[in-house]
Amino acid sequence: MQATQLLQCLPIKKIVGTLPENIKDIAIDSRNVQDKTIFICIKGYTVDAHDFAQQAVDSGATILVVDHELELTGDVAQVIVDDTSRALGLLSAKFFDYPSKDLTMFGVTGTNGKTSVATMIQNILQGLGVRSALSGTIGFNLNGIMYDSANTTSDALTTQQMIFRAKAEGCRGMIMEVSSHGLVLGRLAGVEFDVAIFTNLTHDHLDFHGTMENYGNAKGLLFSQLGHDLEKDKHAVLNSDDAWSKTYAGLTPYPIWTYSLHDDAAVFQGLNIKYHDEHTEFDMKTPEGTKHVELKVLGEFNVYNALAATAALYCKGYALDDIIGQLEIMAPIKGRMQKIETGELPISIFVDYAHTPDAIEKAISAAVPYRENRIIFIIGTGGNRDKSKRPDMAKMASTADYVILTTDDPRYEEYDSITTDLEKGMTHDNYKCIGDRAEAVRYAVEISEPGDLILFAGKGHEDYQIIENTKYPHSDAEIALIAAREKYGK
Ligand SMILES: CC(=O)N[C@H]1[C@@H](OP(=O)(O)OP(=O)(O)OC[C@H]2O[C@@H](n3ccc(=O)[nH]c3=O)[C@H](O)[C@@H]2O)O[C@H](CO)[C@@H](O)[C@@H]1O[C@H](C)C(=O)N[C@@H](C)C(=O)N[C@H](CCC(=O)O)C(=O)O
Ligand SMILES: Nc1ncnc2c1ncn2[C@@H]1O[C@H](COP(=O)(O)OP(=O)(O)OP(=O)(O)O)[C@@H](O)[C@H]1O
Repeated sequence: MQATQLLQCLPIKKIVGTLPENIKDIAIDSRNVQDKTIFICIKGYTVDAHDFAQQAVDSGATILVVDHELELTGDVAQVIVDDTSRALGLLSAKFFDYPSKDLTMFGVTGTNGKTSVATMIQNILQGLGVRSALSGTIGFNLNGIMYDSANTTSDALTTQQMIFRAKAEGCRGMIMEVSSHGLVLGRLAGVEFDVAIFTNLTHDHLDFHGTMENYGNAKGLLFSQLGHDLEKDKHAVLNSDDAWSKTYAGLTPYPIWTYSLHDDAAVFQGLNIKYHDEHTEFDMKTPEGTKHVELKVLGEFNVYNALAATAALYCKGYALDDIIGQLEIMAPIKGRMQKIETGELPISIFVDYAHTPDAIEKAISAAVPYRENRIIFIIGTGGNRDKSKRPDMAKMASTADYVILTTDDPRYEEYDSITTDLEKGMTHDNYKCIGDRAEAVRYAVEISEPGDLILFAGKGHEDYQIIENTKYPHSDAEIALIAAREKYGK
């Protein structure tokens, strides 16, 4: 690409050195720089990439985007701007030629349910023969192949690269999980969403946002960033059982499609929910009358998620019967109220990803219809992240008969520091703190009795634990099954 053409999108303060005619690649990590690359120096939370500028030049960078002039050797032009992070968004979108314009883009935001709703939308589209990609907490799913990703919403460069790859591989749709961090940090700059979907907003991430108000306003950026061009076929899908939906409706001029369990005025409403061992059934009130739906996913929260996914596709013209037909054949989502096959064992085991107070409340109430005896609930929380939610998590966990407080990804934090914070919220004495998660899982099985239901929350689909900065293999379900077979001799 021509360097001068690419740089037209930037307010440049000064250029030091001579610009090359063309550049071939764009990078934000000095370790990924190759010949003729434009390298953007980002000041991170851990390091400042301006310190790696020389390394980038030595690897072939011919343009650096910097916020001050650097002493460097080599044939390189320095483009000086005020804010390199903002420049990254502008340059990434331009370098890949604004690929989101050519796809139907779905953005899903909210504290809980993003992965579930995004997965449902992707499954429905794929089932209807519409090739689509998904990016989020579980990775980047492109044509059935899952690529790892470090974040729920990746940095602006990776985001544009993923959309570009989806387009190049023939996708017509892409579903993105949109985190509040992603919105505030500009990781979605230049992404033209067609449908913005909101699940719910409850306590999380206050280490980053400070207050719920800031957190809620951050999520609102997805709706304000839909823009105001009414010639475009854009839509907002909002959960009318969450008060923030009113605020978000006010941020966009596009049609609002509401869904709810409790609001009779909502466009889509779930009614008469019945919980069965392997499926959930309900009546869906729609603009085309009431439809009966049977899902293979469990729990009330998944009825919300199915309503959100239905509204998101219906507003783009997909036929209701096609959407519901695909929802009904969709397999359970990994690690989201997932019932583990226990064969002859006299206990049941569920694995879930709940790691916020609200999700814990929802997960335990989702388990209630399946209990024969007690609910034993295991909950951990991450180290070095929002500590203020910990007592509220345990308060919600107290609705289970017996609770084991443990860790999730302890990172650099001591086990005791995590479990002591959690313990502050317990409202009964039927609990035990066991910092080592594998030990906590075995303890849950050890104290179980026939008919008990053990619900492991917080790790969901993850098959590892992050201790310090290393990922160690860990699976709640595997450890529990080994311990249970030993205990019950089956
Ligand atoms: C706090 C935070 O958001 N950190 C993100 C940030 O990391 P950082 O600021 O520490 O980056 P850094 O290591 O200082 O590097 C700065 C720059 O130097 C460059 N570098 C670095 C080393 C080197 O040798 N050469 C080099 O050029 C890096 O490529 C980067 O451009 O930039 C990284 C690359 O984009 C992100 O992966 C990382 O997310 C971390 C993993 C994270 O945990 N973030 C959380 C807070 C987060 O964003 N979560 C949300 C919400 C999740 C949810 O809803 O539950 C998410 O969207 O994931
Ligand atoms: N609509 C919902 N309302 C409340 N809780 C939900 C909802 N959907 C899922 N949950 C709970 O949240 C957990 C995580 O679900 P999911 O992964 O879909 O959310 P997420 O928003 O992607 O989470 P994260 O951002 O942490 O990855 C589930 O295991 C379940 O306990």
